[in-house]
Amino acid sequence: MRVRNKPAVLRTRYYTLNSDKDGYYYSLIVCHIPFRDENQLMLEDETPESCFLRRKDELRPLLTNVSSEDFAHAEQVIQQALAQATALNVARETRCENVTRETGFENIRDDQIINADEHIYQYQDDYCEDVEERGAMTDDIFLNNIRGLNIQQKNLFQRISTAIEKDLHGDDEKLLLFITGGAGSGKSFVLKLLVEQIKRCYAPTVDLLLKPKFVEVGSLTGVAARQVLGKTLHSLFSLPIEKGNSTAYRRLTGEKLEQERRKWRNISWLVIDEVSMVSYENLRMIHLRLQEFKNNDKLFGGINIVLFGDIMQLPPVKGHWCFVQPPWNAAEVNLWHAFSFCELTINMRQRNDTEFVDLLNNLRVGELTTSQLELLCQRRRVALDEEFKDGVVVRIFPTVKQVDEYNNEMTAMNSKQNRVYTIRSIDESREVATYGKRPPDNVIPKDVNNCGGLLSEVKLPVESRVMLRRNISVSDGLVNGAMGIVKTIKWPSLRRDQLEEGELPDCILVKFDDESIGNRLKDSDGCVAIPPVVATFQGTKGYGDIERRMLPIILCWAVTVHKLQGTTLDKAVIDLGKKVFAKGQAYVALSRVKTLEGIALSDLEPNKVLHKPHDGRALAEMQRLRGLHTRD
Ligand SMILES: Nc1ncnc2c1ncn2[C@@H]1O[C@H](COP(=O)(O)OP(=O)(O)OP(=O)(O)O)[C@@H](O)[C@H]1O
Repeated sequence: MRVRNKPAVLRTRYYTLNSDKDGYYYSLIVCHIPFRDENQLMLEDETPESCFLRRKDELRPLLTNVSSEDFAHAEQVIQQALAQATALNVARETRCENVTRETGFENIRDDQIINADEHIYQYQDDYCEDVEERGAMTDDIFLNNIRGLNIQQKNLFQRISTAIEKDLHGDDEKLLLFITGGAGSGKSFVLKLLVEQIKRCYAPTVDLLLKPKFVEVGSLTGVAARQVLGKTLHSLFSLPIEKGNSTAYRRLTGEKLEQERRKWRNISWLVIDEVSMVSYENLRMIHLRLQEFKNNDKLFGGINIVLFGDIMQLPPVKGHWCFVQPPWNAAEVNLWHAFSFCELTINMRQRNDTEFVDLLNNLRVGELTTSQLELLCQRRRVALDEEFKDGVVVRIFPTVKQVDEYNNEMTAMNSKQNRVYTIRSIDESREVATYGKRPPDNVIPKDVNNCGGLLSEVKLPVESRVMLRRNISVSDGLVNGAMGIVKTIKWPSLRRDQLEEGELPDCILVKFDDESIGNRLKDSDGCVAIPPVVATFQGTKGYGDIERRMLPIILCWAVTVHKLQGTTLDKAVIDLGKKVFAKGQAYVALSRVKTLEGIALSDLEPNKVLHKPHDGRALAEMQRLRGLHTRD
């Protein structure tokens, strides 16, 4: 073998995917796969794109005498091009599939389904921090999830992928799409895959050294935002806290505006989850903010908007439904009417319990039958012991007051046997001038969701029921939302007790409800050690960054229905008594649980499920949208 000693320059033109797709992939192959004979790089009947994917394991930076940063950069360019090619390819694959199957998921075994959450949760779940920084899904998980989509989800995935491709090719037409479906139809599941698809497809279009962002994900409440690793809409768009019917809109100015414009420069997609809770007023403010960020007067600043949600679920707490334009805005363009519509109708959460699916579908539209009411009454008669005993399973209440009362009651009951420890977070300034100091109380945000999801104080006896607020180990099931019981509190220096009130323990040992959780980290008693974690968040009044160290838990003997919108549970004791106050609340509460057997009702007021449990305007709007859709 002759080794070439003289360096040679490999010449290839600069192509982009849009300018010349074949040239683009061919130049990547030539630059990153060693060859003796260029004619043998590709097989006779293959395209440069399929050759690029076929030989993906051979691709590497063919650079010598370069810095390690340049080498790493070249490696990343290859990985991004590969991720993009895989994404575009899988979208084409779903397009070509036989779409005549009825439901589309009957051939898939449960053990073949890899939950989209699983991968995403591998990354430290620093709420409101930069999700883009957390890397991408592995190809295996991404492809398996897409292949596991049911037929409706696949069609939707394909529809958006087509819009992505068009957008990449500079098409002016933007996608404004409202995706709906009953609780458990897999909206959030698809959302995560779409976000991944967007990131993959756009990543090679801008130099990665600029750390560009292409998509933002938002939701109204912190918990819903957490479910999809997004941010709250209030933080994303600096929305004012709604008071009364005020629609006053304050434009951003100066450095803040410049900062936002830089942030949004490459963003061409906004995805909003649980849109039923977003008011029309908020939607309008988002539209105006985006015009400011993008510095134009196009609808939503001329970017693609995908809304996910079910208007038969919970309405906005303040303001009008997202589909009701307030009279004082009537002269403006109706933003809601600009959206096209897509509906998912296959229930993926309760798919193994058809009787329950029917009950939920009827409850959703206020058509519960007598036999379905009888099924609920049976769940009311279930004894609240054993698997449904106090403390063993989470209680769901309609109001915050009921939740607080129940949590306090349980802590008080628990305190008869176990000492109640007050545990406080350690907060330190991360600003240069005050570094390491404890920030004044009045600059610490009141809402825990603006503090990285970490509480400032918790009263914790052992045997408390808690919920994890961070992902510790995804593959082991230790994810945000996992619930269990605190069995031991471990204090620093192997001390048996807390040294002074407020002291933060080394860790707590938690026994999780789901026995499969924490298998790899469990001790001999089946408990998993949960140590304090760190979150950095912004102080109020312009204080700057604050770092908080705290146990990543909240007490969760009970939670409100509103907190749970968007989540999935195995078991729950639900209160559907007189305090049910919102339309859709009974439906949202019941639909969190996978099976009817997993539900016990601590109270049931038949009127709340029989007499208009849904909002008539929401139903009328669904019918209008379906009508438009069939006419399309
Ligand atoms: N194609 C799929 N394959 C496997 N599991 C799926 C699929 N689609 C959805 N799921 C699972 O079904 C459950 C419900 O899905 P998801 O939470 O996305 O529904 P949703 O429509 O967002 O519900 P909600 O309106 O209540 O928020 C989740 O556990 C999710 O992981």
